[in-house]
Amino acid sequence: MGTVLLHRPGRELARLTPRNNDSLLFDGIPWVGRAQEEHDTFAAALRARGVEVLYVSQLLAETLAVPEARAELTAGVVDDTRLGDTLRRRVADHLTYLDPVALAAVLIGGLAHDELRTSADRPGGLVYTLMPSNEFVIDPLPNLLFTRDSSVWVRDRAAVTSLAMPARRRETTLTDAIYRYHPRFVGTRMLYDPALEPVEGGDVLLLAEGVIAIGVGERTTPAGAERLARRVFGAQLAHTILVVPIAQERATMHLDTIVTMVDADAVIMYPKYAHSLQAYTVIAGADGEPQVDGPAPFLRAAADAMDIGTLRVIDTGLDPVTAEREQWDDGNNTLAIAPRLCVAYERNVETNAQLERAGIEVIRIPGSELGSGRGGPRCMSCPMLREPTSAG
Ligand SMILES: NC(=[NH2+])NCCC[C@H](N)C(=O)O
Repeated sequence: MGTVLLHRPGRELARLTPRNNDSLLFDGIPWVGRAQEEHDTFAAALRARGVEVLYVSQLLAETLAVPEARAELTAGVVDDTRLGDTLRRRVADHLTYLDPVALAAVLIGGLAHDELRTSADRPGGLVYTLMPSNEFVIDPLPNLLFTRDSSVWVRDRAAVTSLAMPARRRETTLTDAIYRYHPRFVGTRMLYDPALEPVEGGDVLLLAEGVIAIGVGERTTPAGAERLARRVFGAQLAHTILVVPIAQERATMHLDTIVTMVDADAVIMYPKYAHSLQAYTVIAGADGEPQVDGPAPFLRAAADAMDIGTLRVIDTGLDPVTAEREQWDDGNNTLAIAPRLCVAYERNVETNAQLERAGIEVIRIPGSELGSGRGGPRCMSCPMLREPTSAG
């Protein structure tokens, strides 16, 4: 793995309260300082293995130095019907005075009611006056931590996804701007965009060269999977796409919460679903139309598409109760950085032991605070395949 995009959590996590954590998709109130330490350990583990780590905040600040990007992203947040004209003008004016680093911090961390100064000659109007002081003029993005979901790279193409949950939608305006305006990524060919049907990166697994699995459930819709299949086939990036229906539940919000690759022919997988999961095999028909076949058992369909005899399955946990606990705590959400080498949360003791028994090396990281957002090492990373733009 060459380069990975991470987001070190910051002020946006400090916005979480028992009142808003559900709608902001967190199951608890993380201790921010400890979450940052855990995240730093994660980044250090990747660097120690030769992975280049890029941070969203830094790329975003550099992107905001480009005037068009700044104008577009600022317009994106003020163009919110909740604000009304007076408050919109006031917010736009407030943002004008921020340098790129401070503006990036607001776009990610949000702007609370009390952080906006108003006065007789800088009025907030009716909307600001009636807004409870614990509300946000600009919503924070605590789930930006899970960089996997807002973009996916397939070879040298970046797919900026279309996020299903209102609390996350604005994440993609940031990733999209980074890819289109940051000097390192200018010229990147784009595969998907946020105006299209819902697709989230946690549902997209690259099983092998030319073979992609797409989970459809709480987040990615069948229409999203079909659209991505069209785009992928159109760009000749894969020959087979496996569309995998998953339960529409919080515990299985993305396909990567129940199965991830740990070797060229092995997955770690939640046993409760391992043998019941089905897949529809989609290939490009002669007329370019996606052609659908199946369903067939996922493991069979995957092995066939990958052209291997069997896809080996390593089970989560030991017994059903441990497996259920460790699946919930992202035991399956490992990040493979090389064949038979993955990063996993240390707390999933039994699942990690299973991986090691199967010959997979496990780099353990702490994640008790990070995990309160329901995401593990895979969700917290977006591998970027593109080399720095060279002339031409
Ligand atoms: N690829 C993943 N499994 N991402 C996990 C995302 C967790 C996030 N709190 C959400 O609910 O959207």
